[in-house]
Amino acid sequence: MQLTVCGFGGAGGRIADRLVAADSDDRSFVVESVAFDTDQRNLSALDGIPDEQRHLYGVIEAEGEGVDGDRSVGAAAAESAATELTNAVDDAVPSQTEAILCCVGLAGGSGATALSRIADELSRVHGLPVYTLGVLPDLPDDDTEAQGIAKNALRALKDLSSTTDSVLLFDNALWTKSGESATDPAVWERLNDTLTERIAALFAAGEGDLNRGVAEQVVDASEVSATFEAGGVATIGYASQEIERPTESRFGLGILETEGELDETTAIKAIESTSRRAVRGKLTVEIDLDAARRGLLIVGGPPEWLNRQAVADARSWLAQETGSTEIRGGDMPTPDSNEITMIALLTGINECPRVDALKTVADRAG
Ligand SMILES: Nc1nc2c(ncn2[C@@H]2O[C@H](COP(=O)(O)OP(=O)(O)OP(=O)(O)O)[C@@H](O)[C@H]2O)c(=O)[nH]1
Repeated sequence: MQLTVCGFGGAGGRIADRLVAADSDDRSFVVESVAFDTDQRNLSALDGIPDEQRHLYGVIEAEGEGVDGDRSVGAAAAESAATELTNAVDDAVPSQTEAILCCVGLAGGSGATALSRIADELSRVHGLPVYTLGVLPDLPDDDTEAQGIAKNALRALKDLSSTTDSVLLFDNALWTKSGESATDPAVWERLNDTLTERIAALFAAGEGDLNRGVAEQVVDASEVSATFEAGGVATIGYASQEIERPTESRFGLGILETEGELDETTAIKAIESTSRRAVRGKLTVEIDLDAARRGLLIVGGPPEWLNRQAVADARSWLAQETGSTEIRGGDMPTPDSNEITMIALLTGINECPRVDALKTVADRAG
């Protein structure tokens, strides 16, 4: 799917920047990128987003140094720069864009308020789906601070659930190891790698020449957008498994090795176990599987390993686990790779335990 990727605020800009870096010539999915922040230091540290696409706004309100989690100052900055922000995205959206992906840290004061301010306008002007990629915060030990952060995130989630087409969540708390702090830039880097690996795999799946003529059911952008059309919260599961491609040596000397015949059972088992690990392993945000109304399962690997029956069985299994009748599927052929990959996108989720936990903390503030 061809995306214009927008980063809002510190986390959003860094994640958008990592997505640009993850974009490969073989399967390019980023057509354009743009970043907005009230903090000049964040914009200057970006690498892949071109200089002319990095926009500092709210200089009067934030003095170029961010708003330190204060949503009312962030909202004032976004309000006074609303036209400038909308025009900057308008200029950045080329005609081949199929969706606008907006990355943001939900607990911040700048990014989430700016995106909420212009999201409606973006979808109205471009007639394209607008997806939020939102980061849920890890909470500090200090209760008062934690309450403020939880409240910010919930407010942003509420706003963006109504102004954008779907909110794909990534939970910092779930992916932070014990003893690590989710305010440590080194930890952010690792979290952003984990997140972008999954996002890039999803949106790059149907792109590029590698797909042509090799797979029967190559996933395309319409499958991805139909899955997101369920709205609500979305989450991604991902797993990969190394495979040993059978080889035969001609003349029995091991000198001329050629591809041998693949045992069907081996391929079936690889698809079965990878799909189970993708869905039952750590998702970007944890959910009860039966809360998902739609799903998309994308199987990657060498074409001869993408066993039709096994792929169909994996979809039926996911339909059973979720209780959903709307599980789509598709292939992502990777002729030269030595692994099977599985991406599970689950959407239309209205119940999420982590969001409930944030509500409990926010409610303590009264
Ligand atoms: N995963 C991840 N989380 C981040 C990153 N940077 C910040 N966060 C978290 O995201 C939340 C929002 O932070 P920022 O994105 O810096 O906030 P902002 O929108 O720039 O707003 P202000 O800093 O208030 O001006 C916080 O809970 C951070 O802990 C990042 O690079 N990756």
